[in-house]
Amino acid sequence: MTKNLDKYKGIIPAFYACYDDEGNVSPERVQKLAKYYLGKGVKGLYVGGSSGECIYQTVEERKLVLENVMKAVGGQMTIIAHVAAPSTRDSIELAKHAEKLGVDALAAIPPIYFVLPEPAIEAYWTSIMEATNLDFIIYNIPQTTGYALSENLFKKMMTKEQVIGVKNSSMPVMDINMWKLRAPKENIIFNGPDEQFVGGRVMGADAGIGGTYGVYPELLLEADRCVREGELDKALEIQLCVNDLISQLTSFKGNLYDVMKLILAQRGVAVGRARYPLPHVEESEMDRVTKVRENIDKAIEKYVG
Ligand SMILES: CC(=O)N[C@@H]([C@@H](O)[C@H](O)[C@H](O)CO)[C@@H](O)CC(=O)C(=O)O
Repeated sequence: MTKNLDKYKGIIPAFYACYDDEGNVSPERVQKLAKYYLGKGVKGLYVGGSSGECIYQTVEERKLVLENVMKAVGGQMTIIAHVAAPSTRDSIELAKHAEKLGVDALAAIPPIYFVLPEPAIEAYWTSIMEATNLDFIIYNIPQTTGYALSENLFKKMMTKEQVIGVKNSSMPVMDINMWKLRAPKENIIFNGPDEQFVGGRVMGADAGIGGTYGVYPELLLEADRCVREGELDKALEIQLCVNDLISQLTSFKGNLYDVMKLILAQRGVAVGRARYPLPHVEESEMDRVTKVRENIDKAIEKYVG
């Protein structure tokens, strides 16, 4: 059966965890943020990943988030649910729940905490995949999981009908090129590191899923358009600007996600703060958050208008 992979091609922000002022998952805020991105014209949302603070949430909280994303924008944009959890059992429960809600695809990092041997990783991904009929995306992020996807496991996984490709967050752009060239069938490769979105796209990525897209989707949408239409000078200019903004976003004592949530709040989309142990931005840094937000606004004005 031919799959519709076009629905994944484009800019897909990694959805942030939305909490109320007490730090509980807020269904209203989840819906508001999802609609905010729908209004920005992005292709889809990647829900429950690192940016969604998945490892700090219970299975029930993760279900609540996805339910409310689907309530707000389901059927109107592509939804990829990241379902990896410490146990295979919980991952399967999340996968089945996501399928019932009607998401487009599942994604999963390798097993969390212990760096297990490759056959265990294969068994983990396969168990999640076989629990549903959904498209499945392998998530390669060696810097946080300790496991770098091998060509051998990639090829084995790609023989399975449901496996459509890789969200590649390893730093070498060449990895993207390798998945693209060595895939035994039509596939979709997502660029992971926002710092190399343009590089990843030029080297074969069909799309991007990113943690910082959420505070400037306009810039990524424009960079993506430039790549598609061969305006590579402008694409590179936007990439350098994004990289400068990422340096600013990561220059706080508070965690990147906390910084980005404060920026969204300044835009009228309050989503709470990052969940501890992720460190919060300090009071003394708040003025600088505003400065970074202004710099983002200026960049959007400059490159998108
Ligand atoms: C390690 C990490 O979180 N990487 C991010 C990047 O988008 C990252 O936030 C960005 O490149 C800034 O460093 C994504 O690849 C992953 C991601 O956003 C997610 O799983 O939610």
